[in-house]
Amino acid sequence: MGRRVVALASEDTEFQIVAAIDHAGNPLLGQDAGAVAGFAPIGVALSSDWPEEVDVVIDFSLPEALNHCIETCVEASTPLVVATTGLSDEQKTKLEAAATLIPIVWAPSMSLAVNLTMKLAEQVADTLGDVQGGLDVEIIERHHRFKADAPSGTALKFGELIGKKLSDETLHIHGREGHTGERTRNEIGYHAVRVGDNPGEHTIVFGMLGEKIELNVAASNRDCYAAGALAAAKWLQGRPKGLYNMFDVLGLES
Ligand SMILES: NC(=O)C1=CN([C@@H]2O[C@H](COP(=O)(O)OP(=O)(O)OC[C@H]3O[C@@H](n4cnc5c(N)ncnc54)[C@H](OP(=O)(O)O)[C@@H]3O)[C@@H](O)[C@H]2O)C=CC1
Ligand SMILES: O=C(O)C1=N[C@H](C(=O)O)C[C@H](O)C1
Repeated sequence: MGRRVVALASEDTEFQIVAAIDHAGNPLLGQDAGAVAGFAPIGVALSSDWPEEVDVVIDFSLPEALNHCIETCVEASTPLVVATTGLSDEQKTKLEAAATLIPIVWAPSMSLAVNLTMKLAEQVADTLGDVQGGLDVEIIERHHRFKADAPSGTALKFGELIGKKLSDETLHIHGREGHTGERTRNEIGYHAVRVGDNPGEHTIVFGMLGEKIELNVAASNRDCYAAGALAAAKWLQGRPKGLYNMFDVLGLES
């Protein structure tokens, strides 16, 4: 994702890339970030050193890299966009605490289409929650074979939003195997598929007795996430401290 963020930001005159950060052990350190991203050099070397002063930081990394990023941004009062998924509860708390000091956009998907589909899913759940015969919700996500976390942060967010509309006692069930018995009415099932270079696809199945609805949202490439993160970075400029999400950035009611 870092490569795509560098690629799109370098084509946007509103951005000046001042740093491209990776960990100290990365073999590409010292190489030009534009060249690493696959095009012309931009005069910024990939580095593990954080710059002194920046207007915004965009984080697509690993949960274990995020703590240092949060601490550095708080120390320098730098607005932060967090796209990394697979965070622990402790890290979510850390992020919330940091947002009392700096403005942060945090979202498991920066994609416009995904965030709009989340709103549609909420609407479906709201409308069908009490449907005659009951509503079964299953979330199937597909991603590339390199993905480190499962299910995706986006799938979990879909489940959280839908669960809130359905009941206070929604159970979140990850996969099924063996003699599972009949499906309970208050569960949401998650299924994580890992195949090839899939840039991300989510299908939300709302099953009833007699009919079903499926919401499907799929990326053709990863630029929807990079573009969303850059939009969030622009939106953060001049914002007061606080924890924001992509619904806020996109003007979709939270
Ligand atoms: N919110 C959204 O819209 C999206 C979120 N994501 C999430 O973003 C994250 C990154 O995804 P992706 O780019 O595919 O993953 P990659 O594994 O390709 O990239 C992660 C990068 O972080 C680097 N890294 C590791 N440790 C550190 C560190 N301590 N400091 C700085 N950088 C470090 C890795 O280096 P090295 O390879 O050398 O370990 C690697 O270059 C994932 O959590 C993914 O789920 C992805 C797409 C969209
Ligand atoms: O790792 C990815 O690729 C993606 N991760 C995010 C997630 O976990 O939801 C967003 C997107 O689906 C791509």
